[in-house]
Amino acid sequence: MIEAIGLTKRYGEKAAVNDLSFTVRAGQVTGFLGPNGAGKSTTLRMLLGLDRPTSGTALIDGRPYASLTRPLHTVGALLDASAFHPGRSARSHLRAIALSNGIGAARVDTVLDEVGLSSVAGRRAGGFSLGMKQRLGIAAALLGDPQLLIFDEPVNGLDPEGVHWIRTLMRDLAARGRTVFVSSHLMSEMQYTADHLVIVGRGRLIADKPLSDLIDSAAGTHLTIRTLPARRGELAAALEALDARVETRADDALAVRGTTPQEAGLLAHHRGIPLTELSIQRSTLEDAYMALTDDAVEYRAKEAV
Ligand SMILES: Nc1ncnc2c1ncn2[C@@H]1O[C@H](COP(=O)(O)OP(=O)(O)OP(=O)(O)O)[C@@H](O)[C@H]1O
Repeated sequence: MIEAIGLTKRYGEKAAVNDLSFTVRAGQVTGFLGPNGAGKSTTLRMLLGLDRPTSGTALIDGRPYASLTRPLHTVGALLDASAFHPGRSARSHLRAIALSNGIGAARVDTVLDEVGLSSVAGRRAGGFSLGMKQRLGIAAALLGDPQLLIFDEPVNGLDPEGVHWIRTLMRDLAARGRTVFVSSHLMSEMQYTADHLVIVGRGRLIADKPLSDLIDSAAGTHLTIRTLPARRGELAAALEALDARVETRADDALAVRGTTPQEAGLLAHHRGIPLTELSIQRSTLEDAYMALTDDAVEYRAKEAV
């Protein structure tokens, strides 16, 4: 389990992270989302003991990172994919980390294989493509076979094959009961990977909920209901009597908010009103995210007038 409790980080007057509290649970992928500058990297750095909170607490398995006895066996992290000596080979880079953490050389070959770098393990890592560097960073995170994994923007700059690979890896890790916490500024990316989302804006918590709840609660989600023209007014009035909000669209369908398909379907059935369509129009995740983070975007290109 990963926990932030009232986590705050100030740089002078500016609060990069402001009283942030959330919990990341095992067996699922939790996306950590927010616009650029929202405080995601700063939060991850505090969780990993690389930055000291101004106030509040960051816990890994109930303890501050600094007090973990075998950190690499507890939590693996990918923060900066180019954090290695460019002259070293992938294998010697991983062996150095393994050695200083009491991990055997055989494990290095296992993780190289797991991330698909076995065939280039002897090559200078400085000459690696961005995708290969990301894989090497992930191999380092997996070395200690940790229960918790933290990835900061792991798909940035990757080609579609690399993106697909990382998504699959994260889903597999979660399916094996691991805790996976992954940051991104792209909602569209998280919709394929995350089960749960922690969303931040300007250093503050905006939402902490399952992905499906987030879509369902988005303002754009509504029912489209069609009936015979002669019964439309009666159906609209009956739905309104249930406190649903009903609009008649230009194509004569009813756009209905504030009720469920079950409720609307049963109501029509009890009144003997035939329905020719009853469907849910879900807002996209992108819509939900944009609506939530609208006020929280710090640096935005001026809209064209
Ligand atoms: N060392 C620092 N000194 C001063 N300000 C900083 C420092 N590190 C981060 N900040 C500021 O804190 C805020 C949060 O930055 P952070 O990098 O955590 O955001 P982020 O959500 O990870 O953004 P991105 O998606 O762009 O990586 C930003 O406004 C940033 O300029």
